Amino acid sequence: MTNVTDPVVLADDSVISGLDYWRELPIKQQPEWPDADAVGRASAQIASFPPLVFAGEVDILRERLARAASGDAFLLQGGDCAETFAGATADQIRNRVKTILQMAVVLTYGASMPVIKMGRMAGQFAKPRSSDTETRGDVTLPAYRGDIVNGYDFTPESRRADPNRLVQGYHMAASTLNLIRAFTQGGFADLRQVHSWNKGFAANPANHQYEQLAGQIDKAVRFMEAAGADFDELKRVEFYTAHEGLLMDYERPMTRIDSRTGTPYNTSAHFIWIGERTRDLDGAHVDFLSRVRNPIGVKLGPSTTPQTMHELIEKLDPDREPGRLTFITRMGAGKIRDALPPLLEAIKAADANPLWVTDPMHGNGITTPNGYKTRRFDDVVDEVKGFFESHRAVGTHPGGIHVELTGDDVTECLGGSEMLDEASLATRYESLCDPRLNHMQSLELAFLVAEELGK
Ligand SMILES: O=C[C@H](O)[C@H](O)COP(=O)(O)O
Ligand SMILES: C=C(OP(=O)(O)O)C(=O)O
Repeated sequence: MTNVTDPVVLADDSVISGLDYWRELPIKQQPEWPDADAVGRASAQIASFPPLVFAGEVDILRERLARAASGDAFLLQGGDCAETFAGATADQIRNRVKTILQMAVVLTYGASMPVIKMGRMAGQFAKPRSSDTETRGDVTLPAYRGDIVNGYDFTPESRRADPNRLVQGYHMAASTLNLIRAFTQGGFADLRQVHSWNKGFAANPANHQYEQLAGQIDKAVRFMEAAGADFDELKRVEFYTAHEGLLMDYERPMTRIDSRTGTPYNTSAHFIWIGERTRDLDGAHVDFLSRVRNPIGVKLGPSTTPQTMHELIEKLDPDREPGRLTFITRMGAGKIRDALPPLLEAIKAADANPLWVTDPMHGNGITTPNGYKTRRFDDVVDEVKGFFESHRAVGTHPGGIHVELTGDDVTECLGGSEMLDEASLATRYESLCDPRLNHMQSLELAFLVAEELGK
């Protein structure tokens, strides 16, 4: 593992810390901050704040992910496309946590293996965009890049990148994480509450199916309790946080040297991924994240070649450390059955064992004639099936799923057993970026994945 203490000598013979070498490299998807000094002050302030996660937790997660890579556990990653500051409310956070807990129960029961629970939460505030600008009528403004950069309102003031948002982002992440920790450590996530997580959601077929499963779990738990089992361990569940490591003016100051080991950890989340748009081998993001100890994910789109995959492994996981590297494939339903198998064949012949996760959302975006960005639930399901089929055919482990979801009853993705159609998208479309599965669609997907895992 490259260490922060490894200095880098630049062309002019000056020497910098490896952790800052990214500053010398091409970088994509950063905002145009109008005031560089203000950004420097915001980053310095963030650097002085306490870490959000602890290095020891990150190490435990790496071990858990290593088990998933070997086929002995399954990773569930879910949450908003773009978290918003206004959405960091108790109700919305609780609904998302409940939805992830419910999905995890369905998966654990179906697959009979541990499920690692991870939220795209407490830091998923920055977004890469296809275009730097957005045009409405004859007005063109900077694109919305997430609440940690600028506002969504379509006015010049709102769309101007504001460094104060970096500091606000830290505080929003801290309060979200605080509530997540309270829910998952304070008894709310106790398996004996399996029924209560289903309460408060609109009745629908997936809820009903879940209720039946919860009944069976309840019965088993009561039987074991009567037989004298001690269920104190069930009171607390491990819940990890993740986001795209995109905005360097936030990620860099959140990276600290662990006092135990003297190595750098990005303390803004347990798991950080590099997006499809910023995974250039010689770019800033890959270099920076190659130097931190967190488990790292990389999104792989349909054009990824085995050669690129090998180079990413070499750069990000030179020591082939178990649990270090996760490939999150987002190929699209129509492409996954052609694009994924060659990568899996290549990995079988290599000396690496990354964790393979499917993101069935990002390759399946469409825009409706009435202007909504959406995804068809059937395409999401089809990509998940293609993921499992490909792994079964090659003999590798399908190790997890990565979805954009919310616990709220939004209408953003088409289909599902509620059969949401184009007209209903207007009813409750709340995402500020990409469409998320609603509570029911998320549960439905979990049942489907459990079925695939059970095969
Ligand atoms: O979430 C992913 C990306 O940020 C998103 O798909 C980009 O969307 P855009 O094409 O509207 O910019
Ligand atoms: C931008 C994202 O994905 P991708 O990099 O795969 O497009 C995301 O997951 O928010």
